[in-house]
Amino acid sequence: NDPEPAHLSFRSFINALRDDGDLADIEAPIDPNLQAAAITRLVCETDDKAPFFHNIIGAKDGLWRILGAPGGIRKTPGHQYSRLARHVALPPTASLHEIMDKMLSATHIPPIEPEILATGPCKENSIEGDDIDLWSLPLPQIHQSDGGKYVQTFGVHILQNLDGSWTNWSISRAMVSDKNKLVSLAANPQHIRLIHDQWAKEGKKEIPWALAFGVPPTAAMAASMPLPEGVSDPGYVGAMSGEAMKMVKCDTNDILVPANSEIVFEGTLSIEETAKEGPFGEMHGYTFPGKSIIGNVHKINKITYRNNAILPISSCGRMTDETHTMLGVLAAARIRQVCQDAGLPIIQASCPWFAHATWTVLKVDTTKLRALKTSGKEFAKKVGDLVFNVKPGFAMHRLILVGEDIDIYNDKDVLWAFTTRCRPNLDEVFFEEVLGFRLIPFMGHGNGDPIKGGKVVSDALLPVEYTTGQNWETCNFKNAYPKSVQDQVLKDWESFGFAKLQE
Ligand SMILES: Cc1cc2c3c(c1C)C(C)(C)C[C@@H](O)N3c1c(nc(O)[nH]c1=O)N2C[C@H](O)[C@H](O)[C@H](O)COP(=O)(O)O
Ligand SMILES: [K+]
Repeated sequence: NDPEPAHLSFRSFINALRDDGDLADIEAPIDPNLQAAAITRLVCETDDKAPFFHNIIGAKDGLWRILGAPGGIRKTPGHQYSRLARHVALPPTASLHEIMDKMLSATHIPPIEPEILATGPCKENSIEGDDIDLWSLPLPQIHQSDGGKYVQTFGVHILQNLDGSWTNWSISRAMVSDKNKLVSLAANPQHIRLIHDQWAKEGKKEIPWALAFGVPPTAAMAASMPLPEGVSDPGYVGAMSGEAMKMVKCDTNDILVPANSEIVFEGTLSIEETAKEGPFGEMHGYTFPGKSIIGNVHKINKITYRNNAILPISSCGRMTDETHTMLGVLAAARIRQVCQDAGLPIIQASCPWFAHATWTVLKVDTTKLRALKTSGKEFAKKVGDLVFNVKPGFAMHRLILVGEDIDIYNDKDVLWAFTTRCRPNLDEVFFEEVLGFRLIPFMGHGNGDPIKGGKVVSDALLPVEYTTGQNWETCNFKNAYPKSVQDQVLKDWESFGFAKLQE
């Protein structure tokens, strides 16, 4: 057991899940080829406990056990987001808004730089150079039609810009392409691509790189979040958790990795060497068999790992997995921040699972909105011009604007507002010149330009909300009856034979 708390140690995090009754310890022998990911996939589709596979067939010398669905949600009322909450030292009852607030909490405070230790648990074992043979490891096959073994679905890529002034952490998929090589997807505008191109412009051939699996959960959350360019993740996470991240230096390069990482791949990201990458069952719920693209090659020079190391995996696809609860939610969090930094009256942002991280819902402070003396068309255009031209908005293709009476973390509320307050076309502003997200099937496999346009701001604020404020009474139990009548109904409810009401 680690001395650090759950948000700063992957093993403590797993123990916290077990204490929450949110972990399934599986001792039965499990095949890393499809079986582990299939169990994880069904966990994601039924909001069940995180599966911890202690007995992976083919595991040897401590490589490896597998934890699935690290960022999944639960069906336990009031505890739906406890797995995410444990990532950021919040109580298991935390709301999505509180989790997003916590992830944004270091936006305008100085970083706390990491503490560099001489060694750490991630150095307990190692494999070097020619002894590295990824094919001999129990590599997970996540989906049957994936183009390869995606060993990397929840590790953190670590790279620095040329002068080392910026350390970037990010999660992006990578599959094994050779005994000591991975090939990854990191397209524009992701920071891996930006840093890669910076080094390429200087004529460099390769970039020092590390991929750390089973990092402190707060680090995994930051890696999944589109922080501003130049903001180093280690310092940001330090500021967020109020203490310096404990790091160690890689043995074969100067990259720093979390000292208690489960597994570390040390090596280089090639500037020129590419390989076929994909297909991969992705966040929108589709695999297009046989369709591969070109990815960047990472060469592994050394692997270091803890005793009985644990490989985290994300079996992504249809809702709900880490590509919705972390990728989507944290992009929405940053979109809220970007709007607020630009002085727009946006008070909350959400990324509803059913939209598979292609929608962001923005709750507007309509009192401030009315002071702007603006129109729906004008405001929607202003929001879209901002959000669709910054990195956090890259993956989002629809923004929905709603007023204060909507709980944007409640799907029924969002759909009620969208379907009844936004007149198709007239209340929508379309954006065809902005960067589009190829991975969404209507883009990459659709009718138009796969990487440009296809975005919209849907204004689900009625005109009256721009001028004098809501002028309707919501026709539901809570708003269409006097309190005295509601109280009487609730008092009699169960005695009349109706089921106990959920809070
Ligand atoms: C949490 C999480 C995030 C991502 C991914 C996954 C998970 C679990 C995979 C399961 C591996 C699926 C894959 O689609 N994936 C992924 C990805 N971004 C990419 O460019 N490429 C990817 O293959 N992100 C999103 C990025 O992590 C965020 O956009 C982050 O903001 C990037 O960091 P930065 O460039 O903003 O610094
Ligand atoms: K990041």
